[in-house]
Amino acid sequence: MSLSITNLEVNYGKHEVLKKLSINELKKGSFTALLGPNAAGKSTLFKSIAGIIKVTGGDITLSDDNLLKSSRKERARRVAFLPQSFHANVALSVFESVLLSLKQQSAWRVKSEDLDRVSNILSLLHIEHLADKDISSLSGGQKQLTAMARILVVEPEVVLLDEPTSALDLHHQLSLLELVKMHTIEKGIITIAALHDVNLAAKFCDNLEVLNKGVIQLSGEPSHVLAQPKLGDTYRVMTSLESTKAGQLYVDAQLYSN
Ligand SMILES: Nc1ncnc2c1ncn2[C@@H]1O[C@H](COP(=O)(O)OP(=O)(O)OP(=O)(O)O)[C@@H](O)[C@H]1O
Repeated sequence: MSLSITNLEVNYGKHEVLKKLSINELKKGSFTALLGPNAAGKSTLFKSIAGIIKVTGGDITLSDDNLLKSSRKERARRVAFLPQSFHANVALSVFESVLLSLKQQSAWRVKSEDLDRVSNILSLLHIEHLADKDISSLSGGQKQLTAMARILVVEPEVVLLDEPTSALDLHHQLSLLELVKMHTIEKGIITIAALHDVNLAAKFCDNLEVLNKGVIQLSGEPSHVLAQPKLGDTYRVMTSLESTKAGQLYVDAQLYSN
């Protein structure tokens, strides 16, 4: 199984946001970070893959199927999307919300395995203690973890996470990305996460795609991408590549001096 994007074009009215954007064969079990400055088009790319917005040209291929030609239901079964903001204005508990997400993809009769699956995913994300809480009463980070549980419980082929750590403290950022990485490998899925922290991306992801001005500017293994001066140009900063005592690469960034 692999996901490829070829010459993807997306416009909002006259504004061309994605301009013949291509991403080569992301393989099952791979965890890709989608990097790029604000307004680069990361959410737009995710929404195009998930089938939420229309594309004007190009192809999105998953295991030889052109996703652009598959039905909305089929697309939703195969591709799960975690949007940037998670609205929780319904009177459901965390457990019910995750169960509802699972049952949207299958027959409505709830079996004991469904309940086990929901319990397991809540435990995996360490939010089992929130199971009976009303989702509207959760903190921002707890809502983000619940949204993640709703995605992972479905076991799709492709998981798209739009800034999944934005509401999380440092501990939860690390534990969530570690969990996503393990889940991606164990379930053999393709995961892409839009992240703003290039060092977190390099720590957990095996592939980085840097999007700017509607196209992928840099692509490849973290050690390759972080070493490119073009990475700094993309963010309008100066970057230098450093290494920790443990051998972990990281980028030090400075604003341009006047
Ligand atoms: N619904 C919309 N209608 C019109 N323009 C839009 C719409 N959504 C996004 N845009 C524009 O498309 C461009 C890309 O936006 P997008 O949200 O994809 O960027 P992003 O890389 O996800 O940004 P950020 O990192 O700030 O979340 C921006 O210029 C934005 O203003």
